Amino acid sequence: MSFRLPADLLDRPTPFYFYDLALLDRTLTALQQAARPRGFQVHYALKANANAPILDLIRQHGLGADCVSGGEVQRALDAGFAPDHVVFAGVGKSDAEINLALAADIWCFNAESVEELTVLNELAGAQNRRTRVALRVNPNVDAYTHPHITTGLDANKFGISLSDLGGVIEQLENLPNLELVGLHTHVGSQITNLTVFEKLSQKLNELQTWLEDRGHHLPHLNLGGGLGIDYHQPDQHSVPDFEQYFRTFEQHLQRRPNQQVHVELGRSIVAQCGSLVSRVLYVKHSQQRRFAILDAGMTELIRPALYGSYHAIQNLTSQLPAQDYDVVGPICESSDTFGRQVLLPETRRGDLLAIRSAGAYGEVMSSGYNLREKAGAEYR
Ligand SMILES: Cc1ncc(COP(=O)(O)O)c(C=O)c1O
Ligand SMILES: N[C@@H](CCCC[NH3+])C(=O)O
Repeated sequence: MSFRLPADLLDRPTPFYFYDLALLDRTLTALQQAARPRGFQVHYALKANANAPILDLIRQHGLGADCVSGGEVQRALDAGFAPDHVVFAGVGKSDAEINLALAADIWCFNAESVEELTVLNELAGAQNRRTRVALRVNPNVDAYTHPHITTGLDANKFGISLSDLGGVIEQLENLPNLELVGLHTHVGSQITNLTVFEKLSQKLNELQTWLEDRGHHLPHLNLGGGLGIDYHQPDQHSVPDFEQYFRTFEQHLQRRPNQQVHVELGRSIVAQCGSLVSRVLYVKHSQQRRFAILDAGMTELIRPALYGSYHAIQNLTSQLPAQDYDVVGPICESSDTFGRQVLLPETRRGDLLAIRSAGAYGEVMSSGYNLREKAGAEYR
């Protein structure tokens, strides 16, 4: 692995997140080079990482913002995203969050139930507005990813089931403050099997034909399902294969003339540019194991504890022969483990370790459990 920390950060207090903005810039360039000529518009999912310098660069590359809370809508607006490039998704939007987004006149609400549409209609009316909605349908397409991050199966809480769609569209006729502009789907995150996007396209083709037979022509489609990244080889695959991703939709989705197609990506844009940098507090030997105990824990990066996720780990300061370690944090939980039997150069107290591919769902999911202070961030 080839990640190197700038020399002036070697003595910085740890733990902290390090973000490589040059890599983010290259990733965004590759993304837009693949998306733009094919006429796809990308909304960045702020839930992956909402730090100001990151949002700034993403906005400069011309992406819109995909938000799932009032806080994210506000953050996107504060970061300079134009309201007509902001969408608000989420299965449980509160009245206060809806009111905030209505007042900002964002582009679109991705609505997930009749119950939500009814409230949205009332709140829009109270503000004397008519607002745009896309219906999030649950396409029942398996994303072949971790069960905790699958979103588009019948068993998941998200979206309107296909069998209910006709009824929901009929009910929209009684909701005069809402304008139906599109369909939204999302099937899961960290998708590496591209046949998932092929199947999603086929489902949408059928759905569009079905809707058109009933007189509904939708100017917008929003295709969710997050492209996965290579957690095992972050340096060999630092920029995801966006060409292949968009080519799959290009080949399989039957787009209507002048129809706008959005995708909403988070992880594939920001994951590889971030590393969690931590110092080794102790190397402890038990009967069976050798533990490298870090000053970062599940409070800074919860993915391994929550999903059993793999993150590559690199010792930045030792060149000694390799040994294996269980790399753990200081939190009072046994799941506070970044990796078991990780091969590292001989590791000692004071060494710096980088936990790689942590730019997405790392810092944003951190917590203050055990009354821990929030880790800082550095950008280069
Ligand atoms: C509705 C929705 N949009 C966008 C995303 C971002 O996905 P990803 O980070 O996988 O690109 C997610 C996460 O799964 C999501 O649930
Ligand atoms: N937080 C998850 C992904 C969930 C994406 C949002 N639906 C992860 O770290 O992989």
